[in-house]
Amino acid sequence: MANPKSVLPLYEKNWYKHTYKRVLDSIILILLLLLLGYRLVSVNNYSLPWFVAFMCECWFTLGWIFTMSTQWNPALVKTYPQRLLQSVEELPAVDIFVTTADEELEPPIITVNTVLSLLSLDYPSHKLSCYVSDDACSPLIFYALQQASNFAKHWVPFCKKYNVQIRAPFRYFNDDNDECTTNNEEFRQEWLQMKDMYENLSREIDVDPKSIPSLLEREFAIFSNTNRTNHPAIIKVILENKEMVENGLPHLIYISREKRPKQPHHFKAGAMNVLTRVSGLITNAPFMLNVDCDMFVNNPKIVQHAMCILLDSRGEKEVAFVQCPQQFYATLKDDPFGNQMTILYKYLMAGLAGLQGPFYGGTNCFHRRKVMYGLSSDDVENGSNKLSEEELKQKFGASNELIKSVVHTLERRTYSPSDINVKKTVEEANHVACYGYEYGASWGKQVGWMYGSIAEDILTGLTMHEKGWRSELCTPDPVAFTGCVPSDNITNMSQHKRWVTGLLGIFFSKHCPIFGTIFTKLSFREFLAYMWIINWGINPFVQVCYSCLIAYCIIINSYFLPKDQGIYIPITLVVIYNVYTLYEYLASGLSIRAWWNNERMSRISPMNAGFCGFITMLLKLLGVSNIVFNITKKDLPPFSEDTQDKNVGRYTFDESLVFLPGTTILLMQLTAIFIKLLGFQKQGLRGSYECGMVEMLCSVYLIICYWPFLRGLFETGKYGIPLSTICKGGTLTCLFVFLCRRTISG
Ligand SMILES: O=c1ccn([C@@H]2O[C@H](COP(=O)(O)OP(=O)(O)O[C@H]3O[C@H](CO)[C@@H](O)[C@H](O)[C@H]3O)[C@@H](O)[C@H]2O)c(=O)[nH]1
Ligand SMILES: [Mn+2]
Repeated sequence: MANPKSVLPLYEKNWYKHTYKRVLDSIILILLLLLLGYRLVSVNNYSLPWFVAFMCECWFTLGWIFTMSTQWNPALVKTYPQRLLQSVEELPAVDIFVTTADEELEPPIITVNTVLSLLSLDYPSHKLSCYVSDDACSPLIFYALQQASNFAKHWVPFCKKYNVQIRAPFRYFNDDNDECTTNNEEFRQEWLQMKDMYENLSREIDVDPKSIPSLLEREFAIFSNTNRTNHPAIIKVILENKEMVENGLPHLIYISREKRPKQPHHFKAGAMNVLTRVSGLITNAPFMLNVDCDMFVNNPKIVQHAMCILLDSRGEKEVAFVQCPQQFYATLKDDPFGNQMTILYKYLMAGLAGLQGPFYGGTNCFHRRKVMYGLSSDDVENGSNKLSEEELKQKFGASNELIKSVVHTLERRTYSPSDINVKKTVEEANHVACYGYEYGASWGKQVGWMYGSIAEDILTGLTMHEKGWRSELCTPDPVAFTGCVPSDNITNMSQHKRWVTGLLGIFFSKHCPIFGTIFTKLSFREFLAYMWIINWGINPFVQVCYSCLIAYCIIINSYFLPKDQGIYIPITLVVIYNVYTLYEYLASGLSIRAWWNNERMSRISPMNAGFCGFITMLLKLLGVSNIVFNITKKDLPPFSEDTQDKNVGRYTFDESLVFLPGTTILLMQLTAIFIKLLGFQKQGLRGSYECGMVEMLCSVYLIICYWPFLRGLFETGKYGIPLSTICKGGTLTCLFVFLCRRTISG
């Protein structure tokens, strides 16, 4: 592999300074601390609202420290693929994993495009194998992949011949049709032919999943009498590069792991572990790339870039995984749902790159197989990773063949192409894809993708950082992968809620980063970074408290903000914070609208989805409810700008409880303002306790943030908040007002 003689590093990391950012971050921190200090010393103001505000602001300050620390030392990673090609004799093999789990929420055409883009990567084909996990056990997905493999036989050579940049056909043919107007007649002909073939392919696989029984013949017979929760393991080799030729096609293998009713399958983490075992038997590549079904390759050289880091002499010893950022295509203008995370990625990922490394994000990530098998960085350094036969079986399960491949991996030997016999290993692969295989073994606990949280990505990355590994960010130009972002706020909310539940799951588990930094090798700053993301789960509760506090003060005619000169502290804070975030948006070429949409969503998402996720986690801790992984719906984007109707980006609502907290908060603010304006406030306990202008302004600010909800109160259909939600919100509001009044009359 890496040639020790090569002196030039294959990648470099450069730290840089955002001086203005550091200054502003510090000013904000100082103001927050001043506010806390002010609250402590002004003994005259001590009251319940004062205390609640103090507690909430303590948490906001802590949250700010997490953010600040995470972004303080940004770094940029530069990779040198040219040097890589000069210094290694042979590029290593890479097993690619794609997961899909629902043929309706994840239309097969999306998966097919992702797979096509992977098959045509600029990397020796015989070194790549693509494993697709189908948790839906859908003959349609299998059928679509088969059809796609036929198309790939033409598509891959075409892409390589003409060095096509975007190798997911739906994006390639969607781009301006300039390319076919070239003078190159040969290219033009082939281009037209390809486009035609692709259109055929999309037509062929665009069938109603329910009409599939007609497909249930021949090799599809195995799908008869199956459903997604009850079926045996199905493994099918769709493409096999038998001669192992460099410019052939990679292996393409379909896997649907066994599922039985009531048997836990651990969602995506379970699927990833099956992929790891099956690929371990068949090709056992030392590196694994994993992508979600919607994340297609946008930069065909990405594997080479990632290998620069993984094969670099320093990287080999230190880096467990290489994460490429998640970016999205065909995004809505001005980010109406605040989920494109442009700014977040820009500062956060760079910040993480300067610490122990970016989080594992579940997709677009290259893993080292031996690290997945539980090796720590010390093991690698001291070579102290010899396990006995017994221990191996205990950890990895009872398959002798798998154990052999694990030993290969741990001893850093790789399969030579002649060892690989795809067809022969499929039988054994069926065995390791059974749900019972993991009984008593360490999958999900010490090896593989970790179980116990539906944010399996963050958890798995965290356990690697705890073992002393680092991770690196890989940001070649053009960006490596792009995928779908939810195009409506209902999907957005359910995704956000899942993240919150998953993150809190980590916080309340034995993998809590607090223990991590005390007892393991998780660095302190990396711990703060993990706390930053886990705070997505805690912050919603604090935000809801603060919002209630505002309404409470207005209703009982009290105050929680300073009444004297002290008021300038929060005012300065708010002004500086907003000017500063606005500047960040404008400096990144985004619009004021995009800034405002994101500001507004950072009130709406946490208080609705986040708060529901928080409650779900509480119920889970109390043993009342179970947590499931709700799959995010993926849409093909509308193909040209003008087909977008004007309602794109408008808020839609459904009966889901996720909109209840927001509706209630809005009704509470409205009620509070009415009570104030109509003079229904009771007198406070003391005359000086009067609610001031600033409390009113806070309430008005919240109402402006919740404008889409306010509109939703008066709309019907999917743009209106359902009556049942309004009634529930109304009841909660009445209860709240009643309780507020009790606190002063009691
Ligand atoms: O039981 C399941 C559930 C999901 N998936 C797959 O997991 C992937 C991610 O699911 P998706 O609904 O797209 O989640 P996102 O919110 O878009 O995903 C982000 O967040 C997840 C953790 O919450 C990570 O697993 C993902 O990689 C990350 O992209 C998809 O390919 C699914 O097909 C399965 O294979 N089996
Ligand atoms: Mn996704």
